[in-house]
Amino acid sequence: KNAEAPVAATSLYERLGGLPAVTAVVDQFIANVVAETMTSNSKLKRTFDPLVQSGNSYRVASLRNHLIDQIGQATGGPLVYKGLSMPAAHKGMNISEVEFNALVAELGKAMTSKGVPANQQTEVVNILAPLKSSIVAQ
Ligand code: HEM
Repeated sequence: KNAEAPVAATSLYERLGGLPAVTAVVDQFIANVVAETMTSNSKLKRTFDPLVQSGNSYRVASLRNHLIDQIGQATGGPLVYKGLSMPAAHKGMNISEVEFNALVAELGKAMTSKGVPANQQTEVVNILAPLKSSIVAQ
């Protein structure tokens, strides 16, 4: 191998562990969100109960698959997000900053429980944080 050849930077997607890791995190995240809606003083019940209680498992599966694609794409993987824009996906929900932060906290817990190192968690959150203004108060 040519010592002068530039080494391609390893994407966050690859460092996370690729599709198996992203899938494991998203599945844990969905489970965490559903569990959070069942706690007292839940911050996510208002927005997620309609989805969870609809009995429409297709909607939950669809959200899961969209999230895998979105995170997979945003972290530099080959996945392509084909869902709604963030304003369209959250239109009419009037999501608050408190609710946004509660959801990101559940993602953090999911990443911790799936063994994602803190520095990579920060990278993921830094990618998602700029979406806040297109999700909150839509
Ligand atoms: C960075 C933060 C977020 C990301 C990346 C995200 C991503 C998504 C995606 C990809 C969808 C599916 C879009 C589609 O069906 O085409 C969605 C839908 C949804 N999101 Fe978010 N979201 C975020 C924040 C939030 C927050 C803070 C809440 C509520 C507290 C929320 C609640 C929902 C709900 C209830 C749905 C609708 C599911 C349905 O009815 O089918 N999201 N989101």
